[in-house]
Amino acid sequence: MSSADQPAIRITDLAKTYESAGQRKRALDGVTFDVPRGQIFGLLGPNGAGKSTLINILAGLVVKSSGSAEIWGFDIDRHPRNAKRSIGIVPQEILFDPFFTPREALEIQAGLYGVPKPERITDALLDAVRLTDKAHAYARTLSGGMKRRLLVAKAMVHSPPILVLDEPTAGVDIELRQQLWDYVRGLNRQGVTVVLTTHYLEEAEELCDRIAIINHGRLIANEPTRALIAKAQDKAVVVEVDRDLDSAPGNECFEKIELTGPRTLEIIYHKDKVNAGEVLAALQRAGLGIVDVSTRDPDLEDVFLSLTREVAA
Ligand SMILES: Nc1ncnc2c1ncn2[C@@H]1O[C@H](COP(=O)(O)OP(=O)(O)OP(=O)(O)O)[C@@H](O)[C@H]1O
Repeated sequence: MSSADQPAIRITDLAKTYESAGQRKRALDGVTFDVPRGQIFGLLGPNGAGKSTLINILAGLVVKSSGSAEIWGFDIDRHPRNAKRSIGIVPQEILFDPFFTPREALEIQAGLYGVPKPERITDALLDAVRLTDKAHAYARTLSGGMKRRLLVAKAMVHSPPILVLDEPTAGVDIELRQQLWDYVRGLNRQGVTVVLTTHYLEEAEELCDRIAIINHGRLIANEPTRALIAKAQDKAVVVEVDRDLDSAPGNECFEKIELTGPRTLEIIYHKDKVNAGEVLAALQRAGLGIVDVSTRDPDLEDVFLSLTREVAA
């Protein structure tokens, strides 16, 4: 395999169990996937799914229990320095020394990575994240958005080929979010592989070439974005019926049916297999009178449901 064909990141059977105060928590359970070079790759999952654990293993901040990970062809155990130099990580939390200016923060970070002074790109980075006019301001005087942009710049001081953003837009306003994405897209056009974690399907849908979904420490999807979104074409309908029910009636046109109240049924159906009329007709054939109907758009949870159903089938 030539290096150009190698994945940017290769994760193989990665597992992590946290142990504290006699409690064991399996945060990652045999996760395997590649992040192809040159892509914007989304790692999605609900809170607690294991995304930060995975990113922190790559960053060298959490020690894995088993399995392996390679960053730009460097195994994180055998070549930790090269692996670390190949990746820039924008953490979830904003943590700075409040007394450093953005310029100083970037210079210090470049020093930590051993970037020689003539090779530093401090001014270009400040310009890229639009902080040139704040270069000499104390970090504590920056707005939340500016701090986040500074974090992105800090992750890029050593010009890594891979940039990882961990929940970059949590608590970020729409304008800043767009600016951040413009910058990330620009980096990607210049050849930087981008990995972002999020629990927003729309965000991943807008930006990512490929999306992997992690749930309860397991990988449940890893597909080009368009293919994954097609799976989100399940529809949900909530139906109020005319009497109390003990259980939900079954029908082959329902992907899933659930009794969510004494008279309320929530039904998931594939819109390319049946339409809402057929779903309601099936309920009427089961002898139920329909009092009210409402629909809701599918969300990430529905994608999870349809994916976990597939895994179980
Ligand atoms: N240091 C730790 N000790 C014990 N359990 C932990 C530790 N860190 C994480 N966990 C647990 O491991 C699981 C995965 O957590 P992780 O932070 O990786 O999830 P996440 O997908 O990043 O979620 P979030 O989006 O909320 O950050 C959770 O159940 C969490 O409570």
